[in-house]
Amino acid sequence: MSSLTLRNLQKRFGRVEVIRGVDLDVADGEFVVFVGPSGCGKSTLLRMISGLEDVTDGELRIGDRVVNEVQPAKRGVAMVFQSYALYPHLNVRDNMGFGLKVRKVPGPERERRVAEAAALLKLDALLERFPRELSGGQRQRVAIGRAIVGHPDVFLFDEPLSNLDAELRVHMRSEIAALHKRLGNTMIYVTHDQVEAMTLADKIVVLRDGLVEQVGSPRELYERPDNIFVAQFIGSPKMNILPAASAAGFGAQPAGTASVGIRPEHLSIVAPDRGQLSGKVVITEYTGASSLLHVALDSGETCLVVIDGDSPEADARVGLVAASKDLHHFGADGRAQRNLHG
Ligand SMILES: Nc1ncnc2c1ncn2[C@@H]1O[C@H](COP(=O)(O)OP(=O)(O)OP(=O)(O)O)[C@@H](O)[C@H]1O
Repeated sequence: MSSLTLRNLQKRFGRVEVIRGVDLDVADGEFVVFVGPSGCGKSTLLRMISGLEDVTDGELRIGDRVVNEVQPAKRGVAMVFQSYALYPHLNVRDNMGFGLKVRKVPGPERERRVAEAAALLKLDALLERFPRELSGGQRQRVAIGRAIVGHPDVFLFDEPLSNLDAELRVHMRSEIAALHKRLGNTMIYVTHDQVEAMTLADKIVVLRDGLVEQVGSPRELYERPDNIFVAQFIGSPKMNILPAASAAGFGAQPAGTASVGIRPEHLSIVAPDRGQLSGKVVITEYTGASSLLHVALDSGETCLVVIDGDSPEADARVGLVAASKDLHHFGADGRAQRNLHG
């Protein structure tokens, strides 16, 4: 098992700077998730850690060893890809054991490790099957098994579940969480999926344009985003951001507040004359467990509101209220103002 340390890590493809100086500490056994908009550099950063991409500048340590120049097979990492990358002509047993064979691990030891991983992943009954005879979830399990047999210090996952249907994703997500609990390895995981990030991570790293915007636990990022970008990136539907003047009805604002953020699930609907703000319902989207209302505020902005119970009709006038603890204040530079509610 291993910690990871990234210091001013940089990657250029030709003249394009893709990773522009990333500092990050990953503790031994931690589950870290990289999120960020498409093209921000999540996969590139993961591939640099794995050794599939070289490091342009900066320092990358795994444990206490600088691995910038160490070849992938000698870094003690194993990567699981979105595409599974199984060998179509090998059965499950041989797919899982292939890397060990290349590394000249003796047959009996190979058999033992494959059997151990197969038992862990409930693949015992499928060892003689070929990839084409497996479901998507089973293929992904084989890909994870192939990583496990190498006994890596660090597992790297690049959107491993994005080819699976919704139900299977949920199932595999809990299997990965259970695997982490069981093995206790350091894991780094790239995903586009908010729920995956929030449920799996000890620590989420929000990336934007090759730089880290914020690192924190899912709760820290949700409750105390450092800036508007993170505030709107974490949480779904995304946080409402209103100009300070339009949000004045919510109460006092720290000096220098330029905008106020409030999550759709933290707004409540009341009678129009009882609201801190008021407006008109434009659209209601019923999603089963809750409804999403689009409310046109009298100040001109549109606000999203999530409500559990019966939703007002479109065109109804409504009042909105929020608890002061749920308000986020941002300065003109988009950074969080911490001096009122911490
Ligand atoms: N081999 C390469 N040569 C040139 N540019 C590259 C190469 N690989 C990636 N890039 C660029 O680097 C940037 C980051 O790509 P990367 O795949 O790391 O982003 P990402 O955050 O994983 O995106 P996504 O969420 O869409 O998978 C993109 O602008 C991409 O076009």
